[in-house]
Amino acid sequence: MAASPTPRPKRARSADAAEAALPGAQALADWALRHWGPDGVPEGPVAVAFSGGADSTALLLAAHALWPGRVIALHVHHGLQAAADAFEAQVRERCARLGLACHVRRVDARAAPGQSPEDAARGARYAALAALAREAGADWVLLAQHLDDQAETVLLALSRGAGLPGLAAMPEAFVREGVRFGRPWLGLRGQALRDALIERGEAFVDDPSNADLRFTRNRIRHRLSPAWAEAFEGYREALARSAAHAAQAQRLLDELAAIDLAATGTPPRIAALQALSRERQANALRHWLRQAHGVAPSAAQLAELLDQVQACRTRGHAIRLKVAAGVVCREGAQLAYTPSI
Ligand SMILES: Nc1ncnc2c1ncn2[C@@H]1O[C@H](COP(=O)(O)OP(=O)(O)OP(=O)(O)O)[C@@H](O)[C@H]1O
Repeated sequence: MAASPTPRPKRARSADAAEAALPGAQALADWALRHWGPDGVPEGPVAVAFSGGADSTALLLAAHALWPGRVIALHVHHGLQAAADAFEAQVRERCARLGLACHVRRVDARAAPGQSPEDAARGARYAALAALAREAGADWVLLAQHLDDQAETVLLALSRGAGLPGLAAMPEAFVREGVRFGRPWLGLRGQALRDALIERGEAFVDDPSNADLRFTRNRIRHRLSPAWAEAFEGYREALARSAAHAAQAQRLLDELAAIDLAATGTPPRIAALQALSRERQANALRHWLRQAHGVAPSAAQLAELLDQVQACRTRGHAIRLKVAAGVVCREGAQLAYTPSI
C-alpha cells in the first residue's frame, strides 16, 4: 500500500489579497520565499517581535493576513519606563482581539557601567526574544525594522567612525542565541506603514522614548534625516545600497580571514602571521578574536597588537595587550586570549 503523502506546510494566502489589506504583505511574502523557499512557512509557529509600536503592529497584521493560524506574538517588557505596563496591556489586548497567542517576558535592561542604555536594552531584548521563541517552539522571529531604520543605522555607524561590519548595517536574516531572526521590511518606507495603519483606524503605541533627543539615534531621526531627505530625496535607498555593498565586501573579508587562519592555525602562530601583509594580519586577528572570543579590538588596540606581533622576532619576546575585558598574549609560538585579566 502506498504511504500517504507527508502533509505540506500551509501555504501563504495570496500575497496580493493580503497586500490589498495592508502594505508590506507582498514584501513579507517575497522575503519568506527567499528564506523559507516555495513550500511556505516553517513547521512551528511564526513569531513576530511585537512592541506594540506602529511598525511591529503592521508586521503582526501582515503576517496574520498571510499565514492565518500560524502567527504568535512575542513581547518584551523592558521595565525601564512607567509606560511599559501600558504597552504590555495594549499588546495583550491586540493579540486577544486577533486570537493570537502572546508570550511576554520581563527583563532587567539597566545598563552596566560603561554600557549605553540603548545597547543594554537591545541586548536584553534579543536574549528575551530568543528565549521566548525557543519556549514557544518557533524557529524564526520576525522584526519590523524598515528602510528608514536601515538608513539611520548607516548614519549612526558613520557618526561613530565604524568599519565595514558597522557600515553593513542590519542583515535581513541572522542567527542569535540559536534562534533565527528575519527583517522582511528593510526595503520599505516606515511612513507608508504608519499611514496605512492610521488610514485603517488601527491603534498602535507611540513610545515616548523615541522622541528623547538624548539618544543619538533619535537625534539622527529627528534632526539629520529630515535634512538629508530635503537635500537628496532618495537618500534612504542610497544608504541602504551602500550598506549592501559594505556587507558584500565584509563577506569577502571573512572568507579571506578563514583562508589566512587556516594557514596560521587558531590561535594564530606568530611567524605565520608575520608572513601576511599588515592588512591581512589585522583582518585575520579581528576575525579570530570575534569568532573565538566574541570580542572586538578598537582600532588603536589592533594597531598596537600588530606592532607587537611585528616586533616579536626573538624567543624571549613577550606580547601583551588588553582587549575588551581580557588580554592577548604570547604563548610559545602562538598568540592566546585570556577572557578576564
Ligand atoms: N519591547 C519589545 N518587544 C518585542 N519586540 C520588540 C520590542 N521592542 C522592539 N521590538 C522589535 O524590534 C524591532 C526594532 O525595535 P525598535 O526599537 O526600532 O522598534 P520600536 O520603535 O520600539 O517599535 P516598532 O518597530 O514596532 O514601531 C521592532 O520593530 C520590533 O519588531
